[in-house]
Amino acid sequence: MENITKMWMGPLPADSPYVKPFRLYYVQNGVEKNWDLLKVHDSVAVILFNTTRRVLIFVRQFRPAVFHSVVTSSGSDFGEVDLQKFPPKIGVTLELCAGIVDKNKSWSEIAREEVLEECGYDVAVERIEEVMTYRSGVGSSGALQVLYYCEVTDDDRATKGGGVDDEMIDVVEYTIEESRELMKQGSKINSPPSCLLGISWFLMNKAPKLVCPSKY
Ligand SMILES: O=c1ccn([C@@H]2O[C@H](COP(=O)(O)OP(=O)(O)O[C@H]3O[C@H](CO)[C@@H](O)[C@H](O)[C@H]3O)[C@@H](O)[C@H]2O)c(=O)[nH]1
Repeated sequence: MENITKMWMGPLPADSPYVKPFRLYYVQNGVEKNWDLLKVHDSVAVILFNTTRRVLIFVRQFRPAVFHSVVTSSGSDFGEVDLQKFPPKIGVTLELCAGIVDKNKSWSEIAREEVLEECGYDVAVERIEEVMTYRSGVGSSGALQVLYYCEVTDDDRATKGGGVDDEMIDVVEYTIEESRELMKQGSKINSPPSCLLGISWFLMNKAPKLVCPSKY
């Protein structure tokens, strides 16, 4: 899926549409301080549960930042990265369906579009319920993320998903038990906290009613 054949680094162009680095200065308790920041887009993420087959829907994709982190954490010089020694699959993540808020549309509409583009399910925006809003980062960006929950059926499947343009995204399904396994103590997984939060929220708030509906 990742099919990476070459990789190199370059300076960040000042007009990057995704990341704007800067230094913020402030005075706290009479002391001047500063903090190096990244302005990045806010985002949405969607916990998707297919009720026909009782599986959670995730996406897998190659994440350059994760690949870079794995290589440099091993002490290797990224400038000379050897793709034989570091196969690109080490940069593949498991995530919730998600997307950046870079359009002048409601956040739930952006979530609806991501569900269709990435996962192939065509659902009305009213079926996407808001779960919570939090900061996706607090050290370098402080960006907001809104988490949603949506139940889909096989009948809602309009396409195979996989993303738009040249995005390469795999749609994968986990049963409730397989999802619970991901959360076990000691788990080491290439997933952002939003994905793990989404699974926890689902297991806590939705799974009990699905596993034993008569109790509720
Ligand atoms: O430097 C960049 C950054 C992004 N893109 C493209 O921009 C789009 C952005 O993708 P989108 O699906 O909108 O967002 P994600 O990159 O999937 O990231 C979201 O999903 C993650 C969770 O899985 C969250 O951690 C992030 O905060 C959230 O923005 C994609 O086409 C990327 O290929 C680039 O081409 N170059």
